[in-house]
Amino acid sequence: MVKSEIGRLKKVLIHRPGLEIERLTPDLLDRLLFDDIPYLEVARKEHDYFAGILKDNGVEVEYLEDLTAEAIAEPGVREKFIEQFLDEAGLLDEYRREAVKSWLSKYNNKELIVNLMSGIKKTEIDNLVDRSLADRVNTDYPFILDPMPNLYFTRDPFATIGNGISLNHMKTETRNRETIFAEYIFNFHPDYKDADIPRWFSRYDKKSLEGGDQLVLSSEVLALGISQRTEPAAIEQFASEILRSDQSFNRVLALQIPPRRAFMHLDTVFTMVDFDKFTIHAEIEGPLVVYSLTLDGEGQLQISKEKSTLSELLKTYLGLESVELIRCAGGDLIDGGREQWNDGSNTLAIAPGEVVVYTRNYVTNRLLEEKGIKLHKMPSSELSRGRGGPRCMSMPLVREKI
Ligand SMILES: NC(=[NH2+])NCCC[C@H](N)C(=O)O
Repeated sequence: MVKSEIGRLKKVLIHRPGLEIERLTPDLLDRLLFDDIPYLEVARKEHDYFAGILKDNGVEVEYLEDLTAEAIAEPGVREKFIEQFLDEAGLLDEYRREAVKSWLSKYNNKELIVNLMSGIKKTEIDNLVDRSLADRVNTDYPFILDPMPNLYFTRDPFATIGNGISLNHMKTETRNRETIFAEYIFNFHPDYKDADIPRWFSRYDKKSLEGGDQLVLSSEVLALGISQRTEPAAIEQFASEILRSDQSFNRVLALQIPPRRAFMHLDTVFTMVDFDKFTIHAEIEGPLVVYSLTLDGEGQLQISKEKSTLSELLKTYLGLESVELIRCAGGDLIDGGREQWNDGSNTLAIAPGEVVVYTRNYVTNRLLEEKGIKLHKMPSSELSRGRGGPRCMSMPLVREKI
């Protein structure tokens, strides 16, 4: 249950980076959405430090790889998962398919999930024969299944909103493959399969919606980013679903941000750190176009373009007397550009006024502390190469009500 961005975090889903981030090659960086090839050993230490902050502050930490392994333990589910995973990875050649399934058969469920996440190299498959000209021509491509390096950004493939989930359809093929894990967790895991958890969106939809664009500002108001990754039509569909549900949400604010890689999701330029305090990147401030999506008396979706500033909108719809927008590095073009690029605006609140941040964003961090925000700072030299911050690397499963 998640009805805010800042309620005390009680349970969270993360993924410890695996071989998938070290199997990146220079030619794959663009398609697999990374800016460099991380050093896995250090990235893991940084991620373990992140997990340590969460555990030391009373958060129950679940790992994506563990929950998925537990989900496919149900009779018949492992086989179903493998077939679907290979279909969605585009491995349709029967000979290669059988070779991969034979190779996977020796692994237990956890090892199977980790291997599929890591990608499978052709050289790993025993006795794989290049039978055709096509096989031989493709010999320079090293993978039979691509690695999935963005999995540690658990924020995006699905979002816990209210007592349901938005099981998202991702903009890019590489990330859309990731949504299978949440599908199996919520459909088959013993802790979730019978919990009657509503779905606010479907991974089988064709319009893209990503979790970095989904913020739960209060038990009544959601903020969604119209961004490089999330389409207006997907927001409209999501809003229709959740506003018509029995949830307490009565408004979706759709913020139109520049469709740039640096601002790929709303949470790279705007996050909530306290009841009345937000981080923001100065370059999206204005004039910022905001639409309100609500239901009229007959339950029909109403869309209106807001005329006020973001501060005024937040005061009005969140019922606040004042709002503090804390600009990334104080709005400085150079420092702000650098620190936003390294996710200085992408904070994870573990309680009201208490957030996890990257140590490297020291200008923004100082400003947050001056505003009375308690910081848990973590190293990120290797994790940052994937272009995500503490909020990106976490999907809250339970937050206390505020
Ligand atoms: N919620 C976020 N800001 N996620 C960041 C995801 C970064 C990832 N490399 C991508 O391009 O998708």
